[in-house]
Amino acid sequence: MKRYEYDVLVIGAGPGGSMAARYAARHGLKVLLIEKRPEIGVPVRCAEGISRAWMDEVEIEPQEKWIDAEIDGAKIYSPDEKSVIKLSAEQAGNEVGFVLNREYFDKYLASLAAQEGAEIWLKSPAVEIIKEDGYVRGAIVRRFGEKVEVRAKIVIGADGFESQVARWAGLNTVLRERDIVSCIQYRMTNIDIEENFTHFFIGSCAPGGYVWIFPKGRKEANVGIGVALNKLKSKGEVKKYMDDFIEKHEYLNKGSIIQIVTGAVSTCPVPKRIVDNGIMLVGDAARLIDPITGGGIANACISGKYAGEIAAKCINNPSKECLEEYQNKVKERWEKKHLRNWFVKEKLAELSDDTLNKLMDVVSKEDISEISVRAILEAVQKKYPELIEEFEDLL
Ligand SMILES: Cc1cc2nc3c(=O)[nH]c(=O)nc-3n(C[C@H](O)[C@H](O)[C@H](O)COP(=O)(O)OP(=O)(O)OC[C@H]3O[C@@H](n4cnc5c(N)ncnc54)[C@H](O)[C@@H]3O)c2cc1C
Repeated sequence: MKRYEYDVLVIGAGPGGSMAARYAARHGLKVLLIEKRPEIGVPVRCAEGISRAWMDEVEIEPQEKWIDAEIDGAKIYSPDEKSVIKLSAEQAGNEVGFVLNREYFDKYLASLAAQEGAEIWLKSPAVEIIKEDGYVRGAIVRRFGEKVEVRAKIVIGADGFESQVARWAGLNTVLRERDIVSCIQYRMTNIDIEENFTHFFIGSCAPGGYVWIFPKGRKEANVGIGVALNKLKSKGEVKKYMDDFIEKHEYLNKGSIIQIVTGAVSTCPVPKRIVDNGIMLVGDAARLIDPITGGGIANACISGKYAGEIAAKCINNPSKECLEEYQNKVKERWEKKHLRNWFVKEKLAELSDDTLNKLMDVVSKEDISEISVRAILEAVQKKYPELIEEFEDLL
């Protein structure tokens, strides 16, 4: 078997992997980024919505080529669609910004890694990891059908939601059914939607999740749905929810579907351990998706940066003790927020349409300058204290 040697092997060239490779290579490390698919960014399995707020932190300059639409705010619709909460970008905590073209965005991020000197192999899945003396020391990679051995001082698992690297390395990132949201999305064309807003629909139209419409410009949009797995009788039922929603909305049902995407997101707190001797997990592999929004691109990029930088610090001592600096940074940043959002998500999933309609009616009439869980709960408490008893810990 051919043998290759690197300082860092990054498995998966999504946003998390490309950023990890970029920052590790910037610090002078010899980095290999491998991707199982023949083309980076394809097929797209994402609604492509991101905010602007985090981009400076990871040194990404917005580029026309990968921005399909600029978004001014978000609209959240009650189950009966009588109440709409309209949020400006600021009120949404800068959670809105762009609808991407991820085909180009992911390639752009990989090009940033290449510019720093990272090598990239396509059509090269990792098929197992090499473990010796309690340390991960590389992976067996099938490169164009031929198995090769890639030795590395540090492996970064950036292989997404279905991460096998975590399992191979013995890191427990297993999800409960209720913390998995199963998704289906149609790229639709010839539809009439307000193009500078993203649109979210909650309630029984998408139990434990929501319906989204993210405009792509030119009368096109990503129209998708996520439903909590424990609320589905069969996996196929998520399509029925999507089709029912489209059927009920005239501005959608006249349109045509030009692409179908399926996938899943995690909606869980940050796992206990995402590092071990010689290994770190980033992005979706580390379950860093926000449990309420289902957004994970920003967190993948930021965690990738952290991992690349800490790989450089620990390259001569890749022990779990050294790599724990990465885990601590991740926890400092997201542990509290994801725990709170997970808790709110759990509660919201159990509310009836009737209750949600009442909540939304109150919130849509309040003048809330910044939408936060606390601001919403305080507004509701004034009119329906009994509805928020369970949330009082968060006030
Ligand atoms: C339907 C849907 C809609 C979404 N919408 C949004 C949204 O609007 N906004 C948002 O912020 N987030 C969204 N997300 C989440 C977002 O897509 C992810 O959080 C983000 O892609 C995470 O990046 P990543 O680099 O961790 O993983 P990924 O982007 O999944 O990249 C992992 C890469 O690893 C590769 N890989 C896997 N196994 C191997 C292997 N063994 N060897 C080599 N390569 C391998 C894969 O091919 C892939 O390229 C959505 C997710 C879904 C499913």
